[in-house]
Amino acid sequence: MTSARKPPLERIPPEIACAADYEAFARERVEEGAWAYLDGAAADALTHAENLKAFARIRLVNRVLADLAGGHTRLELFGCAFDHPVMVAPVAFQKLAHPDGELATVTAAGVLKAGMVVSAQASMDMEELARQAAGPLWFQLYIQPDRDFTLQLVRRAEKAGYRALVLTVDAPVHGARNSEQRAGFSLPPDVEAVNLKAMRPLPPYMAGPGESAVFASPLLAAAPGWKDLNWLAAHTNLPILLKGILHPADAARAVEAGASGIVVSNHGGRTLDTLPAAIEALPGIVEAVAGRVPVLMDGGVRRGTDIVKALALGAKAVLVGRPVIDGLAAAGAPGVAHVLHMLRAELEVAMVLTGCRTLADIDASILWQDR
Ligand SMILES: Cc1cc2nc3c(=O)[nH]c(=O)nc-3n(C[C@H](O)[C@H](O)[C@H](O)COP(=O)(O)O)c2cc1C
Ligand SMILES: CC(C)CC(=O)C(=O)O
Repeated sequence: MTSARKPPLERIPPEIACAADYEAFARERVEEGAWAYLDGAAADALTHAENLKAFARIRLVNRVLADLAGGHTRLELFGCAFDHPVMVAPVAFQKLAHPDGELATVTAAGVLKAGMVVSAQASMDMEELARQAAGPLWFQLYIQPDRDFTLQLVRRAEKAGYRALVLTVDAPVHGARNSEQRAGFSLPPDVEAVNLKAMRPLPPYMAGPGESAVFASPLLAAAPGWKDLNWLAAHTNLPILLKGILHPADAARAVEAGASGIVVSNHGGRTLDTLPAAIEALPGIVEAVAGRVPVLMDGGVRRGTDIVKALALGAKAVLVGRPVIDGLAAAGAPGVAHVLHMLRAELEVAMVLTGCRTLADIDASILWQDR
């Protein structure tokens, strides 16, 4: 692995004109193995690429001379007021990107009035992050093999003032992270999932030749099922969003089992490669949910136009993963703030040019393909 990377930017150069421009600046500031983790996707990264391409395939149609006086991008979700529908997706181990880690991201999200989901695998203390937050935070949870420990995490999130739980359900096992393997990535000693430190580790498991590597592993034996959603819902008053839903039948079942919201997501293409683009799965989920709970989405959101497309297809808000991490790696908190600012500004431009005064005005009529 190589080190001696460039230091974070001290000022944002004019060449950075959109969120995706941060990627090149981030790449040269992150150690090679960490970059393979932060930017990587499963196997051949086909789903990750598809997340971006699917947005590009959708066409908008502009509307002219609309009355846009008093326009805004405000919304409310689960009792949280947001100025705009661009949220920070849960991303683990942010100290790999920048020494200020999640604290920088929380600070920037607060300044930009963006919602943020803190990963269960954050590299900084979840209570400290909550103390520094200037806006509502949600906590992302995996149901851990140790259910008592999972409940302790929920209690900590409640006590610290997190306003919702985002239960990630699409990663009971690790995807094929080939790029991490090739780069020889492992976590450096100063980066760890600090909030999970007290968890009882599973016994080590190494499949012998001819033995099942996955089905026989203790991780899979302890993987959560639908009954665990009922169990979790019975143990907390926080709204629970299920993240990682792509199949309409799963969305319908999630609502019936007590989910308060759905995040349509393929985990940024990091779990099962060749899953469809999240934006392509969105309409089927929206139809299955039929307005019973809010539907959010993530995966491939890089432009304000992507955001209006997602909202036009029924999402209430979008979450953004890699661009935020690129901003963090390139320039710390100001980089994250800049990414969020550009996305919001582009969203507003796209709304004006499609004749939408508020988020409620954004519907399928602004999509060329559906006309
Ligand atoms: C480096 C990295 C770490 C991630 N860690 C988590 C995590 O801890 N929990 C989770 O639910 N999703 C995690 N995700 C997935 C994101 O929440 C999100 O679904 C995805 O990044 C969205 O796609 P995008 O990167 O194209 O915006 C991670 C994504 C990345 C890139
Ligand atoms: C530690 C990982 C499971 C976090 C994650 O969700 C990811 O890297 O995509």
